[in-house]
Amino acid sequence: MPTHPGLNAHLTVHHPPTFHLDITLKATPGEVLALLGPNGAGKTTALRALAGLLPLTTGHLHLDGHPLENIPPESRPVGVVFQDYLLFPHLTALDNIAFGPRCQGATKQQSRATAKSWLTRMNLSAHADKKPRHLSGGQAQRVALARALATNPRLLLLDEPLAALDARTRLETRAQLRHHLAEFEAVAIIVTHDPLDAMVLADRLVVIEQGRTVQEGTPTEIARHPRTEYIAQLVGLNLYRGKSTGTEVTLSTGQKITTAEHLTGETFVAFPPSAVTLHRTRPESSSARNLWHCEVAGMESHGDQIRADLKGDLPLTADLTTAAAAELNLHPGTELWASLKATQTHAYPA
Ligand SMILES: Nc1ncnc2c1ncn2[C@@H]1O[C@H](COP(=O)(O)OP(=O)(O)OP(=O)(O)O)[C@@H](O)[C@H]1O
Repeated sequence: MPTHPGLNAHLTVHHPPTFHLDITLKATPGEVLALLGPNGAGKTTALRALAGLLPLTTGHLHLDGHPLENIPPESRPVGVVFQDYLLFPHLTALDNIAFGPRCQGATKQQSRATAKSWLTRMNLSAHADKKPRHLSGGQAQRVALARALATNPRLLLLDEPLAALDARTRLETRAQLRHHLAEFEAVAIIVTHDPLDAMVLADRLVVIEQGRTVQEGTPTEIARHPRTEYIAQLVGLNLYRGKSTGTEVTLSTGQKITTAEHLTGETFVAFPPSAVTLHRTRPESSSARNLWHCEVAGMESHGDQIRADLKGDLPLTADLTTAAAAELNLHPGTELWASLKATQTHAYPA
């Protein structure tokens, strides 16, 4: 057992002219971390730095107590599953998986035996002799995962592991990947911009925006207490920041939101779009403590729900059924009143 098991990294990478990545990543063996962030946040840069494909500008990268900075990528105990899998096209599934152990010095026979056992674990035995072009997307993904795992990595990196799959295969492959990650004993890091992949697959999320970590925590913590607009949108919440006195939060625009929690000082207030009730005329007898005048800026349908983007006193999104939207005769430009009960808000210190 190493004295400092797991990952301990401070990664800084400068991409001229203006991009700086500066993040700290720590994870214990068995932990699955998701690096989540919008396009251009620096996720791929972080992954490439961890794999050794990109040098650190400064910082450190320790795995199980050993510095990796000066170790070339092929000699690092790191397995990578690339977004497009990068399987060797001329090799069979079995030989793709056997390649890693063979490079590590195992005999041809040993490497093939290791590959066979991975094919069995991945439920791919029937496809051992197929070349990558004859595999389905989900099968290719599992071969790529097996190829990375067959080298016994101490750090497994997955770059958008489900992005290349269609919706149906994705669901099934996500469940299988979750199962394999649960069995994996070392550190796994998934890079994704899909919040669902991150929430389902990871124990802990590290959210990156513009090269910096903006929030870190379990999926539940992040979903309950988003701290940036990007994260709030990911988890489908309206989010505001302001100053609390008691149960009233005053935003920088002067708007006020009444909450149920009593707080003092800088505060976030979040509420789900489904908590908002829309009215065509100002409700006279509503028990809701919050009432805002607004106008429909845009509409989008989500299954049998309509999500309305509202501008006005307070920019917000509201969900309503298609029937309710028809009854209110909603269309861009419609003027409305939006009400919200204080008990439907969630306030927490900023
Ligand atoms: N080789 C490079 N040279 C210069 N700039 C780069 C290089 N690679 C990436 N960048 C810049 O660094 C920033 C971060 O890019 P990166 O690909 O790491 O983001 P990302 O979070 O993975 O985004 P995406 O989700 O779009 O893949 C971007 O502004 C990008 O333009």
